[in-house]
Amino acid sequence: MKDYKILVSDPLSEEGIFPLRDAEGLTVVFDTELTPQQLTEKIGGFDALLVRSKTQVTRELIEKADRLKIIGRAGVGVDNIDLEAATEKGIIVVNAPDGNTNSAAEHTIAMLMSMARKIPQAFTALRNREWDRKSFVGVELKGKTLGVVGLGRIGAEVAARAKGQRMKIIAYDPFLTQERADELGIDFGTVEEVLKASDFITVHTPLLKETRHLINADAFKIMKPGVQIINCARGGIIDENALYDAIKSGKVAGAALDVFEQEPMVDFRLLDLPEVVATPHLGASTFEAQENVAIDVSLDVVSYFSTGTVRNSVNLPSVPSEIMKKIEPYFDLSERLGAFLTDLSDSTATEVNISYSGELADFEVGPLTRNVLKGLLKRHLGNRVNDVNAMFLAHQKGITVNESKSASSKGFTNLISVEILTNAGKRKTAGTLLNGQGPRIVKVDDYIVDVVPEGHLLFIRHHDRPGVIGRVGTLLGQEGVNIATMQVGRSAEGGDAIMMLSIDKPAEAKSLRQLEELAEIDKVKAVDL
Ligand SMILES: NC(=O)C1=CN([C@@H]2O[C@H](COP(=O)(O)OP(=O)(O)OC[C@H]3O[C@@H](n4cnc5c(N)ncnc54)[C@H](O)[C@@H]3O)[C@@H](O)[C@H]2O)C=CC1
Ligand SMILES: O=C(O)C(=O)COP(=O)(O)O
Repeated sequence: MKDYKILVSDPLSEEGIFPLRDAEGLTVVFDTELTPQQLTEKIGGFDALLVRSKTQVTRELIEKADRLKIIGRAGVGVDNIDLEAATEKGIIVVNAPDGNTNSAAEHTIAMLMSMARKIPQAFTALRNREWDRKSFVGVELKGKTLGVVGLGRIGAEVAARAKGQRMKIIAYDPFLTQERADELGIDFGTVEEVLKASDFITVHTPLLKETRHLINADAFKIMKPGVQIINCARGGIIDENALYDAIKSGKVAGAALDVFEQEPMVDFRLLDLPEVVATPHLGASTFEAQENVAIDVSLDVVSYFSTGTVRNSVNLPSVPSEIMKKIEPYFDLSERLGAFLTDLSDSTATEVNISYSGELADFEVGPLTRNVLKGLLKRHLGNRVNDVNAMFLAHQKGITVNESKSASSKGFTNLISVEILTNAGKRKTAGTLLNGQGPRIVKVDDYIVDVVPEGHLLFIRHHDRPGVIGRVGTLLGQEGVNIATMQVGRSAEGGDAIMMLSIDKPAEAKSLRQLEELAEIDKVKAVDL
C-alpha cells in the first residue's frame, strides 16, 4: 500500500483504530479540536477523514479536499456529511451501521424509563437537599402501547426490549411487512395509526427531507393526551417548537431527548420544562460501541486503500464479495469498451445502452456499468472520474444510462455490448473475456472483429476496393509506423468496409490526415487504450 494520510477530526476510540495503525503506509493524525476554518485549511493534505457527528463535512470543506478519497463516519447517521458533494468529487463515504445499535437501543430504554419515573428530576431535587416524594409520581410501562416510528436496526432492538417491559408495540416503517411484524410479535400501522394508538412514542428514522419535522404540531394534535415522546435518533425529526407548545398545553406529559435540532445545543427552553429529560447525544457513547464503530470504519479505510473495496458504502451500492470476485476480471474490459467508443465517436454520448449476456446475465453488474461510464467519461473529464461519481457525472452531463441482461451471448460465454447514441449517430461495440487469453473487442458497429483492446489502434472506414489495404500500409510505413495486427471486415464485396489496425506507436495527426485524403477512405480514428 502506498503512503496515505488519515485525519481523525472527532474523538474516536484509540483502541478501535488498530487496523489503521497496523497497516503499513498509513499515517493517522488525531486533531479533534479544529475549528471549521482550520479543518478547511488542513484537509487538502489528507487522503481519508474519519468523523463522528460533530464535524460538519460541508460542500465547502469537500471542495478543498483535493486528496481526499474516503470519508469514514464512525457511527450511523451521515446527515453531517454533504453526500452529494462527496459523490460529485468521487469521494466514497462509509459508515459503521451495526456497531452502536445496541448502545443506542439501551440508551433509548434508559431514557424511556427515566422519563416515565422522572428519575433525573427526582435526583436533581435530592441533590438540592429536597426530600420531595409527591412531585415525582410516575407511570408504569406495563400494558402501555409504545409506538415505534422507524423499525430499522435500533427501532427493532428497542421494540424487543420494550416487550420485556410487557409493553404492546405498534410500529410504522415503510419497509415493515406483516411477516416481519408477526416475527417480532408486534402490530403495525400507518404513521397516523401509530401516533393515535400510543402512550409512548419513540422515533428511530434517519434525518431526511421526508422525516424532518415528521413529529410536528399536526402530529401532536392526533396523539393521546398525556403521551410521552422519545427522540434518540436525530434532532429535527421532532419539531422542537411544536414540542414545546404541546408540553406547555398539557398535551404531552413527557419528553426524553438525546438529540437536538442544533448541536451543541443553543436553545435551552425545552430543558426548563419539568417534563423534559435530556442527554447530550450520548446514544452511542459506550466503550463497546465506540470500539466497534472505530474498528468498522478503520477496516473499510484499510480495505479501500489496499483493494478498492468497502463493506459499508453510503454513496456506492455495495456488492457481495463473492459476486465482486466473479465480476472483477471484467472491470478492465468494460472500462476499455467505454474509452474505445468515445475515441471512435465524433460527438459525446447522450444515451448509453449496455447489455450483459452469457454468464454475466446472472450477476449484479452495476460495478461494470460504472466502469463503462468511467471509460466513456475519462476522455473528456480526466482522472477525476471514478466508481463513486461515474453515474452522477453521466447524469450531470445529460447522458441516459440503460442496463440490460440477456441470456443469449451469440456463442461467447460472456459478452458486454455497449451502444452509444450521439448527435452524430449511433456507435456500437462488444467485448468478451476469452478464457485464458484476456479481453477482446469482438464487434465494432455491425462488423465482427477480434482485437486486443490495448495500445495504439487505428479504426478506418473505407470502401472495399483492390489496393486500399496496401496503400494504408505504405503510407504508414513511410511515416515510420509499424503495423502489428490488422483486421478487415466488409458489408459486401465492393461495399462499405472497416480496418482495425494495431500499431506500435501513435500515428501523428499528419499521417491520419493523409490517410483520410485517400479516395477510398471515409474516416480514420486513432484509439489509445
Ligand atoms: N443518539 C445516538 O447517539 C444515535 C443515533 N442514531 C440514529 O438512529 C437512527 C436509526 O438508526 P438505525 O436504526 O441504525 O438505522 P436503520 O437504517 O437501520 O433504520 C432506520 C429505519 O427508518 C426507516 N424509515 C425511513 N424513513 C422513514 C419514515 N419516513 N417513517 C418511518 N420510518 C422510516 C427505514 O426504513 C429504516 O428501517 C438514525 O437517525 C441514526 O443516525 C444511531 C446511533 C446512535
Ligand atoms: O451513529 C449515530 O448516528 C450517532 O448519532 C452517534 O453519534 P456520535 O458518533 O456519538 O457523535
